[in-house]
Amino acid sequence: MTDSENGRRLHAVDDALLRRREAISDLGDALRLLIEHATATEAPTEELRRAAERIRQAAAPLGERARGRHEPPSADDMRAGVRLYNPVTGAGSAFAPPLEIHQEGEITVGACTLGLAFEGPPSYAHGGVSAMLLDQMLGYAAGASGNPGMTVRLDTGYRRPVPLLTPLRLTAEVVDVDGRRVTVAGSIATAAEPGEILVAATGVFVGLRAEQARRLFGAIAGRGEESRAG
Ligand SMILES: CCCCCCCC(=O)SCCNC(=O)CCNC(=O)[C@H](O)C(C)(C)COP(=O)(O)OP(=O)(O)OC[C@H]1O[C@@H](n2cnc3c(N)ncnc32)[C@H](O)[C@@H]1OP(=O)(O)O
Repeated sequence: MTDSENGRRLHAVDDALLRRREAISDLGDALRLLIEHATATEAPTEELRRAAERIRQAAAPLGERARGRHEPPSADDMRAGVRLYNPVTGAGSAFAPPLEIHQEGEITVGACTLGLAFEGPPSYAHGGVSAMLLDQMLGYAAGASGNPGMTVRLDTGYRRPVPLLTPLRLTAEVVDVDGRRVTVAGSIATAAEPGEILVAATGVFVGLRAEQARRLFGAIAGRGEESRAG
């Protein structure tokens, strides 16, 4: 194959991957809309039954070619951190708010708005949802500092309830690196009042030894290589 043929082939693969990622995000948007409407709806009972039937019909073809637990999504790129179905940040996840995260110098900054599907106390977020957002934020900050690891501890202090349907601002910052152990602190506030901390968390993340990474993720890493090569 000539260089230009090879270049065209790689380009076509990239285009196909980009189109697939766009389609996954589009499906994610539709599913999140569905969940939000299904949570908020006061439509007549018969409409709920009709909707359930139509949703089962729409789901069936998606289940015909499904991956297993150890098979990464073909559109993901683990090494580049592209995880389309991450339950917190994934554009393709029906469940994710999704939380948008970026780095501002040493500080990790996140933004999202939680819909009614995330309700715990009436009109406020479920405490487990706040912990989930913070776990992701703190883990991202650990990785961004060059010290990726798994959560071994997450201490969460709930100072004020987190309002639903309100833009939120989250922050996280590494406070200590001690060998394989990284300590990260973070918080949730509203975007309108970023100084008023609603939930504060401190997490400890532990970097995996090579042998641990192989034991926990070896099967998945192998399959990722195969699917990229193929
Ligand atoms: C961008 C991506 C963001 C992702 C964010 C989301 C991250 C996650 O949610 S990860 C999923 C949840 N976490 C898990 O499932 C992890 C489960 N835990 C484990 O598998 C193991 O604990 C593992 C493999 C991480 C570490 O095991 P192991 O190497 O045996 O740990 P161990 O030797 O006991 O401890 C290592 C160090 O951490 C410390 N440590 C361990 N547990 C804790 C704890 N609960 N609190 C404080 N320190 C701890 C130890 O004291 C030790 O420190 P030192 O080296 O100074 O003595």
